[in-house]
Amino acid sequence: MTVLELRNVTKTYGGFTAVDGVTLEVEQGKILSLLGPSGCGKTTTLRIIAGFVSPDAGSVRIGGDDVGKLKPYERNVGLLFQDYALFPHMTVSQNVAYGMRYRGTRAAAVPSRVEQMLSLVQLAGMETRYPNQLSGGQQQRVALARALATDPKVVLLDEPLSALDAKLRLELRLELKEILRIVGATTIVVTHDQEEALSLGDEVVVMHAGRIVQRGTPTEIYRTPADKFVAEFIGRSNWFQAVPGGEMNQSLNSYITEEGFEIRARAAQSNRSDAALCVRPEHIELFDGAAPEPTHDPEQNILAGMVLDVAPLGPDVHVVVELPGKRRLLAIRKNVGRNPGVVSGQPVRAYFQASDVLVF
Ligand SMILES: Nc1ncnc2c1ncn2[C@@H]1O[C@H](COP(=O)(O)OP(=O)(O)OP(=O)(O)O)[C@@H](O)[C@H]1O
Repeated sequence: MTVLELRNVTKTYGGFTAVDGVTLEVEQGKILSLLGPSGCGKTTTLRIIAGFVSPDAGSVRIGGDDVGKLKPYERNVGLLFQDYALFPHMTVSQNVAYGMRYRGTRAAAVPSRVEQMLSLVQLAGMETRYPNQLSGGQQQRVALARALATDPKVVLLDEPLSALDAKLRLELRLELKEILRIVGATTIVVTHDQEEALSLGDEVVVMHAGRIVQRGTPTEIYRTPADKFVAEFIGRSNWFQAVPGGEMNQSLNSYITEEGFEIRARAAQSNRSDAALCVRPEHIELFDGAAPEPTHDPEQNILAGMVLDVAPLGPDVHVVVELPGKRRLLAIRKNVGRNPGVVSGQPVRAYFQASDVLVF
């Protein structure tokens, strides 16, 4: 069942279009991440749903009803916004109870609901504290409890974890996901943090210049990006500018890069005279460049170079390979075993499959 529906929503400021014909549906109980670079219109979209910004055109429906004429507090949405802080003069309990006053919750039902919410966010026992007596993470949990207390049809989260340090952010991310699942909240979360968007969302919507450029599961967005923008924006990649060098057999195509390398891609031949080839660093395998070269598999690309840098970054090792023409290639391998054959200054061969080359 569709709970939230945006149809052709547009918002301009002066001559600038911040949100450009956004159409979006969110199903009951699903978490949708809105992801995109700064200024792409994420927050404006969220504010339009919440009722803080009125669109120039288009409609917003919540639970099937057009909410265009309703005030924010009449919309049955739960908000956790960056700048929507706790009330400093109210206790934890009062903060959580705040929204219920406007939503017609019976006064007698409020204390038990507050208790239920605080136990959900693991803050039972902190009812009488004031926000300045809480850590940043605890404050965000209270804000989440406040957002969920009215049992809203839609929950809107804008950069909910951005104020926290990296470790806490990760912990709270898992907790947030679990809590949203427990209450079955239909949620839109706005973040500019890719990892957060990909880990929280059942689906991810990528925005660029006010428009939706792709919607898909986190895996679809990463593995089959709709265009060059999405491929560049999500994850790391190595890019080659190339011209088609001919079809080898059905859907195995050869390209010649501007540096003169031949790269084969198992993808539809680009009609354009120039193509952008993308290879994710985790798809590149590295082998000792001094060892004899094995028989060449037509599905495999091999580029020979020198290891320029080896950086062990916790679970991963980032290896920069310098190819002829000073062209650099990033390969990421797991930080396990002894990583034979990868030593700075030594010759190396980089392998990647034709099926792992994306063509735009
Ligand atoms: N009240 C306003 N007046 C004029 N321009 C605005 C206003 N609000 C937003 N904009 C502009 O609209 C564009 C989209 O802003 P928005 O806040 O939605 O982006 P965002 O994707 O959330 O970015 P960020 O990740 O930086 O928060 C930006 O270029 C912004 O400057």
